[in-house]
Amino acid sequence: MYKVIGLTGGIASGKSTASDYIRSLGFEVLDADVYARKVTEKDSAGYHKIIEAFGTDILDENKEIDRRKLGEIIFNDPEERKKLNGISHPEIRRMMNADQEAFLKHNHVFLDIPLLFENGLDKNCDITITVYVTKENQMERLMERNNLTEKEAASRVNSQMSLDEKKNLSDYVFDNNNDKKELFDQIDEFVEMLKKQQL
Ligand SMILES: CC(C)(COP(=O)(O)OP(=O)(O)OC[C@H]1O[C@@H](n2cnc3c(N)ncnc32)[C@H](O)[C@@H]1O)[C@@H](O)C(=O)NCCC(=O)NCCS
Ligand SMILES: Nc1ncnc2c1ncn2[C@@H]1O[C@H](COP(=O)(O)OP(=O)(O)OP(=O)(O)O)[C@@H](O)[C@H]1O
Repeated sequence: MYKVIGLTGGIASGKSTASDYIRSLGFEVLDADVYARKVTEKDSAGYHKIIEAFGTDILDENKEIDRRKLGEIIFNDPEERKKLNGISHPEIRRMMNADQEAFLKHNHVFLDIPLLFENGLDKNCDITITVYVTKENQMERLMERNNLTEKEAASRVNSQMSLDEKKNLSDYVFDNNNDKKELFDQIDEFVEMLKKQQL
């Protein structure tokens, strides 16, 4: 039987790095952030609902949703975050489920979902994996990748369940504190077990 494998972690912990490698091995990986971006696309149903809830101040000069502005709001206020989640999460789940069903007919499917445990989506997975880094490494990589101040990075990190907690909740852990090669070796090992149906 084909398996649904939930891949999670924290912001900038290395999920995309892991996912890209898993894809290069020939597996299907569905990325929740990609679906989330569709919800904010100009003139989609989600776009109109978001403007209704947050006002036109979050738009840029081209009437696109300014992701940095919306991020500033939702990563600094749990109530505002809840409001956005209420709009986007049902849409993300609906689109992702439809694709998952299609792919599962002929292969395993990996789901790259940052908020897997926060939203109880681990219940829909046969196996869960956390891509784990220490908070220090996470902050450092996030500040560098997104060009954020320490305060901005901390508000994003603190808007999610801690990686230590996720590590405890998941079936497997990919430790991404060292170089990428070490991460890829752990993935190779996991995939070997998956292929031999030892999981
Ligand atoms: C607020 C938005 C516009 C900021 O966009 P931005 O381009 O800066 O970030 P991006 O979408 O690439 O997300 C980066 C990371 O932030 C984290 N994150 C995003 N949204 C949330 C949230 N609501 N709660 C906690 N963490 C979040 C995730 O780890 C994600 O991987 C965007 O993240 C969004 O629309 N969020 C709501 C949808 C959502 O919950 N997505 C996360 C996974 S489904
Ligand atoms: N082992 C590593 N060593 C050094 N840098 C790394 C390592 N793994 C990932 N990175 C870098 O850290 C940053 C975050 O990685 P990545 O984008 O894969 O994380 P993510 O979990 O997908 O993040 P997000 O949830 O925000 O999309 C990237 O700039 C990436 O190149």
